[in-house]
Amino acid sequence: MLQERGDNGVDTTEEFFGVADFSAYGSNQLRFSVGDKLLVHKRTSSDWWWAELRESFGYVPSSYLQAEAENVVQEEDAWQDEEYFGSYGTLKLHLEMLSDKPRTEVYRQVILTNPATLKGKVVLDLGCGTGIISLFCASLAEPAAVYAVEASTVAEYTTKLVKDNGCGDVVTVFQGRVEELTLPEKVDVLVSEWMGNCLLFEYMVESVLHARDCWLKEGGMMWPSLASITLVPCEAFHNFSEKVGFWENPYGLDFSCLQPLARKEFFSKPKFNHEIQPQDCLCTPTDVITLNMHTLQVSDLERLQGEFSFKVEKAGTFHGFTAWFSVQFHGLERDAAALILDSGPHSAPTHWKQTLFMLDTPVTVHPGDSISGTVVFHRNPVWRRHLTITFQWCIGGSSTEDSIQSKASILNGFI
Ligand SMILES: NC(=[NH2+])NCCC[C@H]1O[C@@H](n2cnc3c(N)ncnc32)[C@H](O)[C@@H]1O
Repeated sequence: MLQERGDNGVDTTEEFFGVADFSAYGSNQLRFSVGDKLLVHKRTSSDWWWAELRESFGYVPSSYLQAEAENVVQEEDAWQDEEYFGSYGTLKLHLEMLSDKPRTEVYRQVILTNPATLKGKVVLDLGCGTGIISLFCASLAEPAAVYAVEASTVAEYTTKLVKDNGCGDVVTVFQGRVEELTLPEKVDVLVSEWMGNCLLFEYMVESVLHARDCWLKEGGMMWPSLASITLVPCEAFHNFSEKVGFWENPYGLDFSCLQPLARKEFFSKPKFNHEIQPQDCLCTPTDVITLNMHTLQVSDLERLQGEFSFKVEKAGTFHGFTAWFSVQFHGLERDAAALILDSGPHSAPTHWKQTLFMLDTPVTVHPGDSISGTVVFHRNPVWRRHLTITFQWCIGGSSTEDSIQSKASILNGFI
């Protein structure tokens, strides 16, 4: 969370170099270009530092800086592939995903309700993991072939799982990154479960788009077909009291001087695995970003911006924004309705849960108030699986008795 005023960060002056261009989103951030030499006066939080460049001052993201002028992050390190694919080489994440029934069941339903789409067709299952979607295809429909692509070492077991389930004549497992593989032919359907926290985190979606451009036939089907990010202003009393309220008087002692530090430490990053309740929503949730998987381009992923204009529907405390995603699977069958996987609070819970972005200071709101602004999903130009999410908003008061000051604030959730 950004502090407008001075704070109790350690006061130092250190020299750093920009490793990428940073375009500031608001008056309290400092724009710079790759290679610029900045003076860092305060490391006000792990993610945001107070810096100077050519007599201008402002906050800069620490992940865009490095101490030396050379050895910029190498391309392969930027994707952190060893750590990323290493994490999928053990069963932990696969157990979590397979145990997520709403997630796994929707892919089974897509296969079950579109048998004709798959009959005699060729399917690419990208990031197949243990191969569950490929096994659904081969056992619930009659595709001509399924190419199951998996970069992690779990692929060694996937080959055996395919054989043990009698699907070896239809499913072929390829171990490797899809960007580096040559498949036997182009495919009619590209199916993948690529969604990360806030939809985009991990940016596996880039691999899906490369595979689409390389291997999907003209007019082929993308499953999911559409992906949306949904946002809602919300209450989060429990989180606020657990992280900041706690310091008011633990064991009857006054620890309140630690509350500014607590806000900075706990609210400067998004809270993954948040479980928002429907009654926490102050407004009607709204899709702020929608991606068409047949037309989306990799370059579009650098910066995605959404606008919002919420109307407060109940008196309460605006603690922050909660975000989640939903994806749609369009069918080719006549009247086949699109199937939807929604990770929001009004659907069956999934392992993604939701993501909470806490304000530094909660705001009392009243029915009829407006919360309008923009949200920017800005891909980290250095660490390619990460992103910055920046909100700018203002609150328009409707109540006459206490005219709410309208204000624009910036909130960066560094993932
Ligand atoms: N929903 C998600 N957030 N993650 C679940 C799917 C991720 C699976 O795809 C694999 N995977 C990710 N990227 C790639 C790639 N470019 N090529 C092959 N497999 C991949 C990864 O190893 C893992 O098994």
